[in-house]
Amino acid sequence: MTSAAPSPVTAPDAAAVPTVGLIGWRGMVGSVLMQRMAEEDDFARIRPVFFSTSNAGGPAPTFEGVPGDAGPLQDAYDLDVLASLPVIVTAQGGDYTKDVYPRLRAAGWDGIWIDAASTLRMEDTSVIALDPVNRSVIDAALASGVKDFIGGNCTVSCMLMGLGGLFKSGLVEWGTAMTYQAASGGGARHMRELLTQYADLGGVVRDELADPASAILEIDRKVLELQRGGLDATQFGVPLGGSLIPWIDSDLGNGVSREEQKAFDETNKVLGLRGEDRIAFDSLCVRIGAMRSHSQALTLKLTRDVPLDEVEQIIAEDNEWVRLVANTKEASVAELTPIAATGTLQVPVGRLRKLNMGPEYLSAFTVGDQLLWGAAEPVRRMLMIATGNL
Ligand SMILES: NC(=O)C1=CN([C@@H]2O[C@H](COP(=O)(O)OP(=O)(O)OC[C@H]3O[C@@H](n4cnc5c(N)ncnc54)[C@H](OP(=O)(O)O)[C@@H]3O)[C@@H](O)[C@H]2O)C=CC1
Ligand SMILES: N[C@@H](CC(=O)OP(=O)(O)O)C(=O)O
Repeated sequence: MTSAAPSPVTAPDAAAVPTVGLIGWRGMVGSVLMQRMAEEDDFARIRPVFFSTSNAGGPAPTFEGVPGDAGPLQDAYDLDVLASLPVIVTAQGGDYTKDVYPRLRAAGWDGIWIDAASTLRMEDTSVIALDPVNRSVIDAALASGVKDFIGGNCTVSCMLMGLGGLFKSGLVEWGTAMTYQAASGGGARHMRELLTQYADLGGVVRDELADPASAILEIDRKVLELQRGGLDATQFGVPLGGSLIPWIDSDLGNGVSREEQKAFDETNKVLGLRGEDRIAFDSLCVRIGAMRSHSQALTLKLTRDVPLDEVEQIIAEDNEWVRLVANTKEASVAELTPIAATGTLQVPVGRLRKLNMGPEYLSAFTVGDQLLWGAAEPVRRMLMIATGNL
């Protein structure tokens, strides 16, 4: 404990609402989480205790609805303070989870741990929380004493928010997702790097662009020269601006990226499917130059020939955030893009049509804000469920 002020954990009215430790609140995912909690008035339903790995003793943040007596910042490595809390929410990152979580459990802490990081996702003792899709799995887990609830991989969560209806209806025999993932999946510095690359690329041909008579091949040559030699690509490792990166996360050594492995593992875990019951689902994950919404093109083999209007109805009725987009050029280019989806909780699903391969083969395209449904929102909602508020 680093502060001299009374601990908010032990404040007199702490029993009135559940006390919740918030770690990672100023990071990119954490900031979106705080924003959503303020918007939903969640701070009136819990008593927040803010932690820091770098500024313990500093002032607590003042988000809308946070009580004035919330501070000072607690030390995120102080196991005694952490262990006094019934619920901990962290968006601090996998390294923090790997360090603190096992020591906290080893010390006997049996509170609820809600985490945005992937570290504990595939543990037998955890549930991947995406309640519009798997509320029954979450409720059964809570009833049986499960204590670890982990937000899913952003691509998987956004895909299931869009197409979960078909999966839950048992209509998907197998599926593939070709993804178009935004820079934000790497973190804030990756977003900055992408924009810097775009700025540098524009800058190197500024004069030529200003002259409508300049030769496009000369513009192209100068851009390529910069892409191949002069762009800062410290974060992504290779240039992304004006290009793409056909590999996300680590190399598992068998031709599969870790991001692609998550598509199979996590999709089935969210749906509560195990062993033989698991759906064959695979993907090819690609980073593109979008800012914070992930898109994906899916091919689904249905278990039977379901008429397209029925398919649309099943998708549309699955949850209140999914939004069907008509399979027309006009609607698709306006409503089915990262620009349209970013900053909203809506998950547009479009390009729905039967493929030439046969009436059981369906194509779909979906987009989701990977910081909202892809990261912060499932965690926020899990906190509300765990504290009896949802
Ligand atoms: N980025 C993504 O798209 C997704 C990320 N996740 C997971 O969420 C976790 C957190 O990711 P992300 O939010 O991107 O991580 P960030 O790097 O943005 O934030 C993590 C921590 O870094 C510290 N920090 C240091 N400098 C700064 C700064 N200048 N501004 C803000 N924070 C700073 C903060 O800790 P402190 O205040 O203690 O110093 C903060 O909580 C990761 O485990 C990631 O896997 C999950 C889904 C998607
Ligand atoms: N891997 C994702 C972002 C992410 O953080 O995923 P996960 O939470 O599964 O580690 C991306 O790069 O787009």
